Amino acid sequence: MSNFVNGQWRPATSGETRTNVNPGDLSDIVGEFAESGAADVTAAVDAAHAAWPAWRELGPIKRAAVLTKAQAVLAARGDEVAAAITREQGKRLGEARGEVDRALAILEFTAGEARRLNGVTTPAEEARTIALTFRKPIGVVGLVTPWNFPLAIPMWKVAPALLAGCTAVLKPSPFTPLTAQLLVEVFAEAGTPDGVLNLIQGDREAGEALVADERVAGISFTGSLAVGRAIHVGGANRLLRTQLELGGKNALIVLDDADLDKAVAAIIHGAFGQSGQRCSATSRVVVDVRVKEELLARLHDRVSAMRVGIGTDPAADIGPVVNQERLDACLAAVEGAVAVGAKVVCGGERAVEGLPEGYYVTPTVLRDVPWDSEIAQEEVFGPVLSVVDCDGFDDAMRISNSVKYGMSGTIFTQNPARMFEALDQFEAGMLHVNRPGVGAYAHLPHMGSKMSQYGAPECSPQVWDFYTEWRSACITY
Ligand SMILES: NC(=O)C1=CN([C@@H]2O[C@H](COP(=O)(O)OP(=O)(O)OC[C@H]3O[C@@H](n4cnc5c(N)ncnc54)[C@H](OP(=O)(O)O)[C@@H]3O)[C@@H](O)[C@H]2O)C=CC1
Ligand SMILES: O=C(O)CCC(=O)C(=O)O
Repeated sequence: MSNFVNGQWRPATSGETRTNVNPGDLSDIVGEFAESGAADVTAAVDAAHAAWPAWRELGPIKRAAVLTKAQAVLAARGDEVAAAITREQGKRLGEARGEVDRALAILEFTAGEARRLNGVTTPAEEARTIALTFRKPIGVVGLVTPWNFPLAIPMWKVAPALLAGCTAVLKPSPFTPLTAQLLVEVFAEAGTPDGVLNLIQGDREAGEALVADERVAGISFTGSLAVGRAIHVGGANRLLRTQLELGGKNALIVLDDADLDKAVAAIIHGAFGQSGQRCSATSRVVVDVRVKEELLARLHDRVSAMRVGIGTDPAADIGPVVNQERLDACLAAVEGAVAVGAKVVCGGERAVEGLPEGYYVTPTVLRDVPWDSEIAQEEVFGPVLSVVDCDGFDDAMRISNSVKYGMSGTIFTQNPARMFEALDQFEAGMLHVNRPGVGAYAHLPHMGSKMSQYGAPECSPQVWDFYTEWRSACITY
């Protein structure tokens, strides 16, 4: 299980490997994967750099043909890829299948954009002159991706990078190397020329080497605020272009006129889907005190009945978290919350009974969480939901916007004026009304506000502002 450089699968130069295990069953060894260092990154950037001129010259419409073929290959291998996602990431098979569908939609949307990579023609100041703008690919890009969406996130970076005419080095999370390998296999099978898409498996050392290589024109990163900041600062001297999609501490507001049945269903989906490990996850419910007890009673009944299980178990409602670090972080967050006065409504423990040895956390609801406590301000990235009280709409918006992050914002109300006021006031990038606070479309910008995002949005036509740069031209004839 290797790196992919210039069209060849090869081990790390050092020969070192890292063992990848199934987080839902630690006795299941997924495989040994290359543990790359700076020399491997240099070789991958060499290949991407050499492949760039021919790929750039091909033009977007011919490049789109590779994406369309990749869509067909991925569709044919969808079950295999979904099984790999569940095995190494832990999410339930249905969720993994949904991720494959999302990746297919990204390929479909991005290939279609080939005929819409437009510039403009503008009036000129002189006679017999045309002024126009057009886009050019920025060059070799480094794509550093996390483990929570091991297929969809790399796909929404690789697909636009390649369509734009960039060549790429993908450095996936060391916790999900198999899915990244399958993604690269799909592109290879689709006829991507050698060197256009390269894969380097590894950790921080490989990521840092990518950032440091002066031939890399841009880094697109999804992950924690701390690492996003380190990448941005690490590249600042050479004015490295970065696109950073970082954390979230997302609020779902429940006003006193909300449909509580729909709100509870949305909260469960947003807080516990993918075991809460998504940047847009609902991690705070901000509930009006007038409906708080009723909402908590319903949440208690529904959440305590959820069945924790391995992702391949069709009866499981929630799978494991991805690794020991996440497990420890969830349990520590609960302990910290209780220490500042929050109460556990349900969950809050490691789940072991009837389960293989793995990283299982019971889905957790905490009530009476102070709005300014650490757990209400910092990302947990796991199935731990904080319920915070509010008194009316203005208080709900104040609390929702009190965090440094701004990924998603959601409101449940039947009052249309409140819906629009909330859309106006949320300091967050992705907004939802009377529906779960997670989920996105390939054609809508995927991004946050404040410290959740830096640089151009992902997905959508706005993504071209990362992978391309503008030229303006004046032609006198
Ligand atoms: N916004 C989001 O969608 C996501 C947010 N997260 C957040 O991040 C936390 C930690 O998860 P983790 O997967 O470790 O994510 P990180 O953001 O910490 O790391 C992501 C990747 O970047 C690498 N890396 C670390 N330092 C650098 C650097 N200076 N330059 C380049 N690459 C670097 C990491 O290597 P190494 O593993 O060796 O550190 C890893 O492969 C989660 O708990 C969650 O809060 C995680 C996933 C997604
Ligand atoms: O929640 C989603 O749909 C995408 C999540 C995401 O981009 C992330 O967690 O990094």
